[in-house]
Formats: sequence, C-alpha cells, structure tokens
Amino acid sequence: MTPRRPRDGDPLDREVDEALALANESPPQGPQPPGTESEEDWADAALSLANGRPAQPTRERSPDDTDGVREPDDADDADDADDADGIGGIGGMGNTGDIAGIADTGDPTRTDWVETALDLAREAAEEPAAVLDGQDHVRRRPEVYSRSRSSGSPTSEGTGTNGTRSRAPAHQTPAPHPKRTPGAPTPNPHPSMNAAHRSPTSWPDARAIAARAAVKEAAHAAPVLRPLSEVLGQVLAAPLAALTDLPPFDTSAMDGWALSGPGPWRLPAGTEDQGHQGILAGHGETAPLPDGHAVRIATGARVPPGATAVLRSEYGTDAGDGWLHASPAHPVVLGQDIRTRGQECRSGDQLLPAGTLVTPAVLGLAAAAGYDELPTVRRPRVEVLVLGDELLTEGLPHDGRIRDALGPMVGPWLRALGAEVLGTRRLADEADAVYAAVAESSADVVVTTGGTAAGPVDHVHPTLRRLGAELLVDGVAVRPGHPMLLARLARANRANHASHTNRENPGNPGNPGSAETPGNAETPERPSRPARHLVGLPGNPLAAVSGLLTLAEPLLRTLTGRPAPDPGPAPLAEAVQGHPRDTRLVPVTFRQDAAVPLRFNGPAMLRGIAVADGLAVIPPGGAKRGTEVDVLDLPWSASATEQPSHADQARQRTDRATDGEGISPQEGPA
Ligand SMILES: Nc1nc2c(c(=O)[nH]1)N[C@H]1C(S)=C(S)[C@@H](COP(=O)(O)OP(=O)(O)OC[C@H]3O[C@@H](n4cnc5c(N)ncnc54)[C@H](O)[C@@H]3O)O[C@H]1N2
Ligand code: MOO
Repeated sequence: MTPRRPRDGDPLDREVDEALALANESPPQGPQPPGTESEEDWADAALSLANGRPAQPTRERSPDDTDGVREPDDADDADDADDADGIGGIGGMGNTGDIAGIADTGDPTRTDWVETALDLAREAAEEPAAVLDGQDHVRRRPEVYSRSRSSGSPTSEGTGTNGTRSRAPAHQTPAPHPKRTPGAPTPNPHPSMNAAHRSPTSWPDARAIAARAAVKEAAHAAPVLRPLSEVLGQVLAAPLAALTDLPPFDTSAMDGWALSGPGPWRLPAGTEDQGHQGILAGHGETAPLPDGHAVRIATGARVPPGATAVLRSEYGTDAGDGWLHASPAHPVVLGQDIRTRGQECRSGDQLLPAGTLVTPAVLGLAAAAGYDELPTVRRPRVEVLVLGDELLTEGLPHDGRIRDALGPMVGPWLRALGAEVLGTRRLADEADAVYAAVAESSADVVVTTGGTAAGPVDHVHPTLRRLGAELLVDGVAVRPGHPMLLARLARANRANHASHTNRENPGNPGNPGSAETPGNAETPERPSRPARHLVGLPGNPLAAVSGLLTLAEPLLRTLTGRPAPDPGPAPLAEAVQGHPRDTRLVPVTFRQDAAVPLRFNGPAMLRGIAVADGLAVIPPGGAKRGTEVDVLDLPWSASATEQPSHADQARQRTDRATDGEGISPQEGPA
C-alpha cells in the first residue's frame, strides 16, 4: 500500500533513506571510495555504498571470494545470518568475535558509520536478507553490498576505542544526530500538523507524552461500582480497606482437639467414638472450654473461649478412657495451631492501594475482606479501525492479498491493557470512510492500523487534518514502528462532523487544516470537554506492536489509573545491533534471567513476538552481550500483572516480613 519514496522529513533523513534504498537494490561494483574523514560524512558514505563502491575498510576476502559480492555460501555467511534484516540484527554489534573474516581496520569511528549506514540499509529493505528453506534453516540471499567491521565499534557501550561517543542508557533521549547542531532544541514534543517537516519524537519522550496525554480525561472519569464477578482485569479506583478482621474470629488451623491448659485433658463424656465430630467450621460460638479439658475441633472451626492451643489429631491419643494425651514428641506450645482473630488484618486496614490491577487473587482477597462490589476505574472505551484494501479476514493469501493479522491481535491486546474494546472495524482505503469512522466514533481512544505513512492511500494524516486534530506525537525514533502517531481529537459530535465531510483536500498534505492554522480547512473544534485520542499504529505487524507498547500502553495506563510498570533491566544474552539514531525494540525471551534476543524480529513479522516474554529496549548504537537493557513486559507476562512495580512489591514484602505477618510462629508448618 505504501510505495517507497523519500518521506517528508529532514533532508538528511531523505538523503540517507534514498541511499539506503539504493543500497538494497544495487550490487556493489567498482573501486572502493576513499575513506571519509568524519562522522559528518556518514550519509555520503552510505551514498557511496549505495552507488556500488564499498567504503573502506572492506571485509577481508577469502581466497575463493573474487567478486566482492556476498554469496549465500560465503565463508562468513553462516555466522552472519542472524544479522539479516528481519532475522535478527543480533549477535555482532561491537563483537568481532561473532563475525568471521572481518578485518580490523583501525578506524572505528569511520567503520561505525559505515556499519550503521549498512544497518539502516538492511532495515530499510522490505525483504529480510535471510530466508527460510523448507527445513526451517536460515539461508542467506545474496547480499547486495559488502560490509566491514572493526573491533571496538564506538556504537557499543562506552566510548569504544576513540572515546568520542558513549551509548545512551535505556530510557534516555538518544544522542543527537551528528548532523544536528549541538545544543539545538530537541524535537518539539507537540509538533504542529503544519510543520514544514516532522521530526520524530524520541522513544522515551513519546512514551512520556502518551502517558501525560490523557491525564485530564482520567481525572474526569468517575469510578464505577461493579460486582466482583465483573471486575477481573480492571483497576481499583480506591484503596481496598478491610471491612472485617481477618480471620474474623480465632480459628483452628488443624483438625484435632482444642485444649485448655496443660494435659492430659479430659474429653467430654461420650466422645470416645472417633466418629464424634466436635466443633465444626461454620458453627456459632460454643460453650467455654474449662481448664484441663479438650474437645474435638475441625480446621476452620471457631476456637471455643478458654482454649489455649489446638493439638493436631496425629499428635494426640484418645485411649478411650476419657483422657487425651499429647505425643511426647510433640509437646504442646501455647497458642499452637490457632489462627488468632485479626492476624491478617484488622477492620479498616488498607489491603491494597488504588491502582491495583484486579487479579483473581485480588477478587479472593476482596471477598474475604467483605466486599460484594468493587470501585474500579472506568475502562476507557476503545475502537479499532483496521485499514487496508489488501486484507483478508479468512482463508489463505491470494492475488496479492494477505490475511489481516492486526484485527485479531490489537483488540485483545488493548483489552489486556485494560480497555473496553467496543469493536474492531475493517475499513476500505477510502478517505471518506476513514474520516467518517474516526469522526463518528464514540470511543475514548480510536486505534487505527495501517495508513500512517505517506502513500497515496494512507489516510490517517489527512483524516486528522480534516478533524483539526492536535498531533501530540508524529513519528517516533524507534524501529520498528517509526511512523506511529498520537493525536488529540475533539469529542465526536455528529452534527459538527457531518458539516466537515467533503471539505478536505487529501491530495495536498502541505495544505492541512490544523488546530494551529485554521483557515485552510474548517475551524477546529477546541475541546471544552474531555478529548478523545487516536493512536495510529503502522501497518507492519511488529511495527504495530511497537506502537501498542510505545503509545497505547502509556495512554491506557493513565486512563485506567495503573501505575507505571517497572521495565526491569535484564542482561542481554547476545549482542544486538542498534539503529544509529533510533531506539530498537527487539522481542526477547528469558533464559536464566538473561534476555535472549529472538530472530524473526523484522517489522512485518510476528514470529518472534509470538514466543517472546517481552521487548528489549536497545538504545541507539546497539548493545553488547551482557549489557543490562530494559525489557518491556507484554500485558500477559506474569510480571505485567503485578501491581504496583516489582520494586514496590519487594519493598512491601519486606515491610510485611518485618511487621511479623505471614504464618504465625504458633501455627507452625502445615
Ligand atoms: N516512503 C516511505 N515509505 C514507508 C516508510 C517511510 O518512512 N517512507 N516507512 C515504512 C514503515 S517503517 C512502515 S511501518 C510502513 C507504515 O505504513 P502504514 O502505516 O501506512 O501501513 P500500510 O502501508 O498500510 O501497511 C504497511 C505494511 O503492512 C501491511 N499491513 C497493513 N495492515 C495489516 C494488517 N492488518 N495485517 C497484516 N499486515 C498489514 C501492509 O500490507 C503493508 O505490507 O510504511 C513503510 N513505508
Ligand atoms: O519498520 Mo516500520 O518501522 O515497520 O515501522
């Protein structure tokens, strides 16, 4: 749907993109160009490469490699397979040991920029540079460029060998592009729809903007009181305070006898029969137990007044003579196996903070603590609009058409993030259809898929212009997913929007109607009531996942009242190549606490994310093996359902332990 053409953007981006597009299409030929002198020349280096002249230094060629073109069976191909676009970009960054046959050039800065240009080239390629054969073995398709590598790439953590650059830690704004003026302002986080060009927002900034975008709307949303059976997966709108002591009365922790004082103990007359049930759970208060007496009791039964301990049935002997004896191996300790009233909480104690995700365990605790209903944050209502004429909803791909992978995925993903999904609609690639669907949606958040780029049938931007939307994020410096966007829209108002219909000029993106410049289009509605938001996810499926985690997750987190997750750093099991300027999100799985990057991580692929535990945040420039990187949880991964953050939980666990809570020492191990 989106033709490859230079995007509107800063001239450097265009230059590089053009070079990279060429690099993927032109086999290298001819002599090598002279080495470039500085990082400033990196785009030129990319262009040189694109024009078929491998930049200095070159890969050391094996004796049988005479053509300079990498063939599938070139000596280093096997080791390099993971680096192929879409199949990894993993396992080589700054680690010459991973790459056989690469010369050490002694000019790391120079080589780095060549390297990064080549990485960009691979990333820009529509097809992965490796393919699967029928046996699921990765084979390399012939490369169209030669590459070089040096030891100590300066894109790696630290300063490399020349001390000129250091890797930005995760969650920090990436280092400015070398061609940007040092000290120049960072990209406007609220770029105008009319801006001459759109600078991508840094990935951490994009997440922060998305988290702040709906603060007002979240504050306006009144909590909803709902029965326990309906609130699983929602978020507590108020702290959960105990409505009762827990346990509400002194309770026997074991089946056995309630005792009073030291033994032996006299049993009630007529209880020699072992079938006698004694005090059962669920019974009201019983008569006081006199000193020196015992009575049979069941687990969970109310301990009679005067009882000083419970003796487990296996630790006592009823000889049938009316006396109970404790086994000498198990002397009775005062209070043993009695759960005292209020051991877990006193009425009024705060059990859980507002913002807690309602899990099955929370439902259980709430019920135990006396709740029939819970106050929860109103779930934001979300509508998913899937754009793309090429999409099929069933059967096998045919005639250039493919299955819609996002329709079945995005709604459930948003639901897992706490949204109420009103529905998923598939729309034709028609400007008016997209406009009408967005304009008339009653959802708090409209999530579109596809159509975010600048192709002839990419209708998201034109629709936002027609609606006078405010673009909060318009492109993010993240791979995949960089065309993602976040906009603020006025509330749907059918009468108002009807008057807008047919007034746009979708073919003229330079003539938009915008909140900032009314005049070319309708005067935008300025929201006097809570706004709604639109998240535009790119059409490439993994790029859409990137948009879900970058923009939808923080936006919905605010709207659902959840605390920010703790991404939890993990060491990388393998080096991961980075993008020179953008953050990369790479599916990973955990093995022995290390994040193992998964292959099949290309923008159009879901095979990696389908088996992933999370997405590793690879800072611009890449990350070496062993580097601690943040890993974003997927909404269904175990830690994502823990609320609040891991760190807070650990702190709370410590607090509880030091409060002496947990299993009472008297109760002993079960
Ligand atoms: N000239 C440029 N072209 C493109 C750029 C760019 O910077 N300059 N960026 C590329 C990137 S990166 C992405 S991502 C896509 C984003 O494009 P759109 O959001 O407009 O998405 P589409 O063009 O509609 O689709 C892209 C791709 O994804 C497939 N797709 C779309 N929807 C689905 C779906 N529901 N299920 C499965 N696959 C889907 C679609 O068929 C295309 O192959 O733009 C690039 N172009
Ligand atoms: O690679 Mo695009 O970044 O697929 O979003």
